[in-house]
Amino acid sequence: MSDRILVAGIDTSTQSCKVRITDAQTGQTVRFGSAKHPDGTSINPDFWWQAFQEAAEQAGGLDDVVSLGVGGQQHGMVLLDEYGAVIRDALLWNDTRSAPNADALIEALGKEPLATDGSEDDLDSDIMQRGRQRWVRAVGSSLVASLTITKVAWVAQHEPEQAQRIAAICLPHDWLSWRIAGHGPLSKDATETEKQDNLQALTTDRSDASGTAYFDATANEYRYDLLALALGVSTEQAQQIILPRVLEPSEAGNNADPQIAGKLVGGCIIAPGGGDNAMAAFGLNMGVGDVSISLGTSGVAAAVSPVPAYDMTAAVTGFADCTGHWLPLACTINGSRITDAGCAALGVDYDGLAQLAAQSTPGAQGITLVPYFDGERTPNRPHATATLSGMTLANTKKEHIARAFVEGLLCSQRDCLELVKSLGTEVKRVLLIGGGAKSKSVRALAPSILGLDVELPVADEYVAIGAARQAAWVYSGEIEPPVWQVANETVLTGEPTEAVYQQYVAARG
Ligand SMILES: Nc1ncnc2c1ncn2[C@@H]1O[C@H](COP(=O)(O)OP(=O)(O)O)[C@@H](O)[C@H]1O
Ligand SMILES: O=C(CO)[C@@H](O)[C@H](O)COP(=O)(O)O
Repeated sequence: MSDRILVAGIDTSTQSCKVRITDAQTGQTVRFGSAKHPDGTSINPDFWWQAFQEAAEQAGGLDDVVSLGVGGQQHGMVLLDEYGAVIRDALLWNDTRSAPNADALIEALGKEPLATDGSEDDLDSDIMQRGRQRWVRAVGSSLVASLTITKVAWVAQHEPEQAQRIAAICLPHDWLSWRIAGHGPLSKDATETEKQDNLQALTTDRSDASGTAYFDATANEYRYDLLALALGVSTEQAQQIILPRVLEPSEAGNNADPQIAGKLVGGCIIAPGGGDNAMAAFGLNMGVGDVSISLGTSGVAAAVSPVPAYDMTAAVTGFADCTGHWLPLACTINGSRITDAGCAALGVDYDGLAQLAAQSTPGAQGITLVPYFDGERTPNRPHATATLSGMTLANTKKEHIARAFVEGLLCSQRDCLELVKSLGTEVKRVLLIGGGAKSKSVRALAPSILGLDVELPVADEYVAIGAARQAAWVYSGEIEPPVWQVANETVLTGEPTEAVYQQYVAARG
């Protein structure tokens, strides 16, 4: 029997659940499992539970892990009733139905009179712009449909009878951690104390809480007044709703239910977990000057910042990271699925798409894809669809269309990178991660379109690694997290092709 200490990192992401059993000392994978989530932007959380169990089983079970952490897709709204039962399907980060609610909440803050003490003299005179700026000051981010508070407002407006049943609100990683701790829906004969204890056991962390827009990560406190605004109730009424306790970066949460994880003496500690982008940054051991570009379902450019980022233009969200710092990021709703759509349209696999794209030239002979297939968040165009423009009889060929798909994906990420840079963020290194980083065509064109050399960490699950590293940290009780090596597969280089990005900028407007 091995005497090494094992921890588990779990990534409950948009498309799947991944379980990485990890050597706590080295960070190396010991066992791994993954299972798919259903498609869609409104999902019953029970599917996440099923996928977690399947992935854990595939990874050989969790009996021998001493600690685990859960990273997850951010912002998804999970509503629980007083018994801890899910009230309705969770609305995910990429569900855009709450765009009008985002605008209404922006307008509500924008309409409030200016402070008379001069503290708001720098705000814009336009009501919407002033509203955005007030949200940025209050919670670090202005509102787009992705953020949880807008989804809560949507339920209050469209499903008031469901809204009245809300006893607790949590996020995907909070909910899964809580289920692993053995909590969940209680029977109808549960006592008041049992019901309260069940919901009070919910925990979260700063990084994920900062994506709700009802948590101020600088003051480290929930803004019940803003939650009340979304629900259309008084602050006192909103305070009746249980929000997960925000754990410190290396604070131990609940213990896992031994039926689910941890059969060794002492059981299995559940670490705080976090939002997937913060967990990936932690898994990559990112520091100031590092920017990750993550190509999952979403496309994200994220940078570590030692100070809060307040983007008064409202384009970059000022989330927290999972170490006590900040993680300003720009995120697109359309990420790697852009290449999936290209493959489907052209009837090829990923390598086939890469081969075709390589036969074309920079700028795809004038064809440009603006890839807002599922609406978009950066820029904020929730009702947009994708457009392919610049097609002539001469250039309408498979290779140029393939190239336009890859260029469209990368140019949308260049937009995100430019926004993060516009905050004055120092960029010393760019790291490419996520499922889309496996794509040969993305690898081939990334440095030219981003205009920078791009480091490619060895293909691995960095959200799960971050969650495992946090679990090892919590278990160790040390002040500093363990140091795990992050190896690069290669550094991608290429001549900048600025004209490709300019062609894209002209097309997206
Ligand atoms: N071999 C591959 N080549 C190119 N792209 C890939 C490959 N494998 C996976 N992908 C891309 O990765 C995406 C999933 O990435 P992932 O980071 O797991 O997403 P999420 O974290 O949002 O669930 C898929 O949509 C697909 O586009
Ligand atoms: O909404 C955001 C970040 O603000 C997304 O990054 C989600 O967190 C989903 O992540 P993936 O499943 O695409 O990794």
